[in-house]
Amino acid sequence: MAQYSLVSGSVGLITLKNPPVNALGAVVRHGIVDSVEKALSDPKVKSVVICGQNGMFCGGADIKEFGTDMKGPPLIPMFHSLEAANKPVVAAIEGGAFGGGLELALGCHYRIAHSKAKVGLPEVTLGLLPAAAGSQRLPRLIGVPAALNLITTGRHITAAEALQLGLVDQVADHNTVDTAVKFAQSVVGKSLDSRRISNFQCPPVPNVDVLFEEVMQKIRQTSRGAIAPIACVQAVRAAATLPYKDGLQKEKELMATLFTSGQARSLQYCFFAQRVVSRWSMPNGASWDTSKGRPIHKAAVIGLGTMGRGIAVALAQTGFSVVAVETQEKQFMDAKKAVAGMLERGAKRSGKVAAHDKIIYSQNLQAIADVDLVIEAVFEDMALKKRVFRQLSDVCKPGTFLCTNTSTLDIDQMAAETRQPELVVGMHFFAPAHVMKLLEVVYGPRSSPEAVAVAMQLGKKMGKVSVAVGNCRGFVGNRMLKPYRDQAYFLLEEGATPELIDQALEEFGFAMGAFKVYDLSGLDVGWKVRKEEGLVLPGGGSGKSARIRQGVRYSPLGDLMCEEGRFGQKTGRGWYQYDKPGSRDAKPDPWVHRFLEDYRARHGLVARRISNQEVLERCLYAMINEGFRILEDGIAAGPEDIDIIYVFGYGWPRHRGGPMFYANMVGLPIVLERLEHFAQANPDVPTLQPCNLLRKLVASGSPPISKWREAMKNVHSQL
Ligand SMILES: CCCCCCCCCCCCCC(=O)CC(=O)SCCNC(=O)CCNC(=O)[C@H](O)C(C)(C)COP(=O)(O)OP(=O)(O)OC[C@H]1O[C@@H](n2cnc3c(N)ncnc32)[C@H](O)[C@@H]1OP(=O)(O)O
Ligand SMILES: NC(=O)C1=CN([C@@H]2O[C@H](COP(=O)(O)OP(=O)(O)OC[C@H]3O[C@@H](n4cnc5c(N)ncnc54)[C@H](O)[C@@H]3O)[C@@H](O)[C@H]2O)C=CC1
Repeated sequence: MAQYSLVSGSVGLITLKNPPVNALGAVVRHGIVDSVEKALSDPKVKSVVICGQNGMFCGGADIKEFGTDMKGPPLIPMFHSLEAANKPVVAAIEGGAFGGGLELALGCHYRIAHSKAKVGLPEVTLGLLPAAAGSQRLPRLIGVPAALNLITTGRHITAAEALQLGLVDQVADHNTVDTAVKFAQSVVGKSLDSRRISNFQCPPVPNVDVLFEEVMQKIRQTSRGAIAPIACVQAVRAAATLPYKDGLQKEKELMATLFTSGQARSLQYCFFAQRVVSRWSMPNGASWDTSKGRPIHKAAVIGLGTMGRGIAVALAQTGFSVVAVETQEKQFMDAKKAVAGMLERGAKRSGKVAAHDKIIYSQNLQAIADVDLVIEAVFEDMALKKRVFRQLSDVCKPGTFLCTNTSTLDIDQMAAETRQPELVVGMHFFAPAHVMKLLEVVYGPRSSPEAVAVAMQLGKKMGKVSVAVGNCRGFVGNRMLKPYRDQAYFLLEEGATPELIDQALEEFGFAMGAFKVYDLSGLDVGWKVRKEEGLVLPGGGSGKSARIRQGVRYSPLGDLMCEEGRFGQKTGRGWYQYDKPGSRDAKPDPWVHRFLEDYRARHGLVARRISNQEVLERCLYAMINEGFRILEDGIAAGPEDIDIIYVFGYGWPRHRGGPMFYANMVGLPIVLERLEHFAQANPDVPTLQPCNLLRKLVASGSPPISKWREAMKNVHSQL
């Protein structure tokens, strides 16, 4: 609702009330229309102030209404009537004004923001554009380049930046509403003509065509197939080149396309999924609202290789005291230098002081005796990890949380080496750990809810999107990656090239195709793991068994590449060629094409034409099938957990919502039918056999993804 009151004898105060963010749902919109009418028709009222309750101006349109019939007053005429009012209207912005909330403020004659408030037009992140005239008013107020930046990125800016841009008129350090009321009184009687933004001419831009062409090109390169950023540019172009009324019409047309697009649905799903996963639960019923964490002041990182360095930086930048331990002399010296550089670069970007003094380096485990939490990041070797966990348990004070950054290994085996196994959890960061947003928090059968709560809260403090998952080989993300990668290799055997597969995946929207990722992370990493698993045979093996391991189809292609010393970017040669070792510019390599032809000839394989569609279906449906298995096994609590892991950790295009949401969009019966087809053609690939949960969901009428958790409960009880 919106509450109306008369304050200071002459100011009509309209307070938006719709907790938690005062979103502009139908009831609020009705309330605003009624309140404005009251204020404008009351002769005692000389000016109007609009604010939000509980220190929050307005979080924008109510996103939950988007899938409904959206009854209630529309926003655009409401904002026009505010702007047209013959009494000054002032927005008092506390907390934040986002999307429709900022568009409401742009309809007012003046804007006053609290110094800690933030404002922005984040519609693009929801697959939309600011279609309550925001795309037309903002460029008229702050100029085209600044508006383009805000609208195409959706970034939230501080009150100080908003003031500098001319987006707000004044910044208040305290009591914004009182300040706004006094301000509203002070401007009574002043002409409002110059305050109605829709009447403004857009500040002229030299070479407007060139500017828009450049911006559009950049957006096309970076948006990975997302349509909203492009529509945002088109809308701002309309503001820059057309009269307001025509621009508004263009805004409406563009919005109509976006609003009904699958991309908007996917992005809005991601918005809510991110919030759903923060309300974690464990199969034993423990959950975020019943489990308390404990404050962490000092943490240790063990092993300062690729991951340990990033984790130490991320902890220090968050303000924790860190003891960083590395046993090998050279690594110790290299790590100190590398961490210092990372801190310096981070400080330069953020404008903060580099947190060098937060980190103490040591080569001795005794230095961590008084820490509250440890994150182990030594080599991926169970025997070593067990030894380290025994030592940690001996050295650390009782009650210290012991976490491992393992990417695949069994948390429970490490916990078994300690005196307090309930305090052991996985904290699986992604490389580079100080940059990547995802954190998988892995609970073993003995991990306590308190330990999970601590890891989840720590992740949140570090700015990570944390997802709690169960303990199995590869957890959620890496477990699902295996069938995807297997299919990519099988497709090479059947006639594809790395370029063809990568192009299909990149056109779909992945940041990088499977083979570019291999080259980036190093082909030798997987080779080492496969050797340990006994899968690697010299020369890839021969005869019939060469492409079978442990009874299932296996491609030795990756092993053969490693035998050639082709480890990817680091050696300048991998699935692509690079100008020099370490270079990132991947070029197709005729050697690889010949290598594949020889391999096929050796194994009697006849290359066939492979379509992009087949690449996507084989790679993605195999991955999705594993996702259903993960749900069936209770490793992830719901599809949202899997989707958020893929969007934030594996470069899955956000505008496609994550693998499970994508399956829901494609249609579960189609996914099932294609998997059945591929499974029949590849009986030696068990990961293509549709899993029970998928079959049961289809048999029960393919409920929408929002109903899967409920449906899963029934399926679980029958399995
Ligand atoms: C034929 C078709 C014709 C088509 C024509 C259609 C025309 C339609 C015209 C519509 C024009 C509308 C234009 C417009 O106004 C567009 C918008 O405004 S879109 C919304 C833009 N706003 C945002 O993107 C802000 C989203 N929110 C946030 O970023 C954060 O929540 C915020 C920074 C505000 C606060 O962060 P924090 O304190 O961390 O809280 P949480 O994020 O955890 O949120 C708390 C709680 O609130 C829920 N929530 C937040 N914002 C909204 C919202 N805008 N609507 C609904 N609900 C919201 C959030 O989900 C949390 O609740 P949970 O229960 O935990 O999920
Ligand atoms: N590299 C990656 O992309 C990712 C790796 N991980 C996991 O993180 C862990 C570490 O991986 P990386 O950083 O890549 O390995 P790395 O090989 O770069 O670094 C490991 C470091 O641990 C040190 N070390 C070994 N034993 C030690 C001990 N007893 N005490 C102190 N230091 C010791 C080594 O000297 C080395 O510097 C592994 O479990 C890995 O699976 C997780 C996510 C991503």
